[in-house]
Amino acid sequence: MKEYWTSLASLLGVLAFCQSLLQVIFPPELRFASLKFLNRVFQLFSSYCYFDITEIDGVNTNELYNAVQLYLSSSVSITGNRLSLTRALNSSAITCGLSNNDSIVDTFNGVMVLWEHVVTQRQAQTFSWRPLPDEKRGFTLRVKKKDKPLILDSYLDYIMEKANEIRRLNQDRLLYTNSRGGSLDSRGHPWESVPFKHPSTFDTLAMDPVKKKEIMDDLKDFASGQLFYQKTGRAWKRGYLLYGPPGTGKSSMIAAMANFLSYDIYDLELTEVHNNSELRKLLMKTSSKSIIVIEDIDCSINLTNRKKNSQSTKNYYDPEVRCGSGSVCGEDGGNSITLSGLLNFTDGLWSCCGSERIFVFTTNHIEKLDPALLRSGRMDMHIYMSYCSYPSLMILLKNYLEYDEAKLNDVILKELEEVVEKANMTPADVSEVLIKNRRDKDKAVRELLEALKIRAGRNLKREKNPNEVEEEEQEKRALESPKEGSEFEAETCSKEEEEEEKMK
Ligand SMILES: Nc1ncnc2c1ncn2[C@@H]1O[C@H](COP(=O)(O)OP(=O)(O)OP(=O)(O)O)[C@@H](O)[C@H]1O
Ligand SMILES: [Mg+2]
Repeated sequence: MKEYWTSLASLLGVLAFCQSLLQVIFPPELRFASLKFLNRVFQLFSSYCYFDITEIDGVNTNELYNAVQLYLSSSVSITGNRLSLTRALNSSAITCGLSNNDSIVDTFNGVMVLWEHVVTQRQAQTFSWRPLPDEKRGFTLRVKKKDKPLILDSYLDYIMEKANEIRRLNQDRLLYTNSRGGSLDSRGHPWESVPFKHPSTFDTLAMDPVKKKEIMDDLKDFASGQLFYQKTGRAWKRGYLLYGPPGTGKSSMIAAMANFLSYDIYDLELTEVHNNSELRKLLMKTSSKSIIVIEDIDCSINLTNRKKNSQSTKNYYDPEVRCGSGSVCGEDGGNSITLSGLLNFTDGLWSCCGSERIFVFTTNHIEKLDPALLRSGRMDMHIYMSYCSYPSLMILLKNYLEYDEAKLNDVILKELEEVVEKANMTPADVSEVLIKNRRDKDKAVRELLEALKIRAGRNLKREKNPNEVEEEEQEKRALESPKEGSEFEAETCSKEEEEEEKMK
């Protein structure tokens, strides 16, 4: 066996020698033909095959070249000694690349391959439709002949997928809005975008840690669930309904979700959409790996339809409920969107025109929403964003004051624990007290405790004598705003109220 390898090596050596000899002896025309012949012989004996991926394919940029460059950037940054660094447009991240004529080994499914970045000087250009760069760049992939099918079947697809992922992660995320009221931009897009820089994360979000973990796991399962969704024949999308009083973190949760998954956000302003087909067009122009948000859904949907629906007993199978009264199912024909339009938007055939999309609706009044909108498949997870609980309070104290349970006095901790559940104070109100006093941390805790006690006392009074408190609050609401009151508004304590309580 050893002899066989020795003779093969010497044969290859001879071939290489002949190759260089030919370059010297033969005239150019003959040299080319003989080189081709020798290469064939060489490749016949070699156990490797080679793939060339050039940067420019004819006159077009080769997508695969860019993908390989990005894909290799992750391994190159770890192993390479000499790296080329680039920063793409719309990106705040720097990408490492393989330097000119450098090579790197990669493994895929246990198969080892070698990548070489080949850069040569381009010969003088005769004529081209577009000016080409002076350098001719490309990657050469060397694989064992026996591994060729694997490489062609899955490795290159894997590279494309990974490269897209890296590109997405490197790029700043975007927040899209349709606030232009249906008009299109110069490229025919109905969405306008700005870089999305909201700092809210699941770490900064104050909520029950068990519930938080459940949501994070659900998001993770969703993002990695392509095969599952394919296997079960479901569209790769998921709906979350966030409900609860104002200031409990619904919008912050959406930002945290987007930051967690690195998804773009499409903030859909329903009042700017004129009809169902416009809604559908907007949906078609959203990209995958995005969160489509409709905030305060109860305030934005066509209330004339909804009010009529709510007069009858709500039943999902009732055609009036499904289509919105006075409209033909699936299309309204008028200039306002109907419930059916919205249902189709989230769950109809069109909702699957992209993939990996999350729908998030928020509301302060879940009871006002139509049952059809709430069913599983549309809104798969209903998340109640609650008033500040003790665990949430601890998160806020840690985030705002860098106080944890160990740093706080036991007596204060006990008082906080007792009073926080009774106070029904929103995380927004708690944050406000902490921000206001953040230079004096002890004062911040004292004031917070005070505020919580006032709220708890008021709530207790309401429990004992609901009518008296209700009347007082109704009077106040009437003075403050002529609008219809809500249970949450009733519970939100105004600054004057607090002052009054303090005076007592
Ligand atoms: N759960 C929370 N965790 C951390 N911060 C919170 C939380 N809830 C509210 N906040 C703070 O309060 C501010 C307002 O919260 P946010 O806008 O998320 O509330 P919301 O529930 O969306 O209110 P609305 O119903 O009025 O839209 C945020 O900027 C954030 O700083
Ligand atoms: Mg909000």
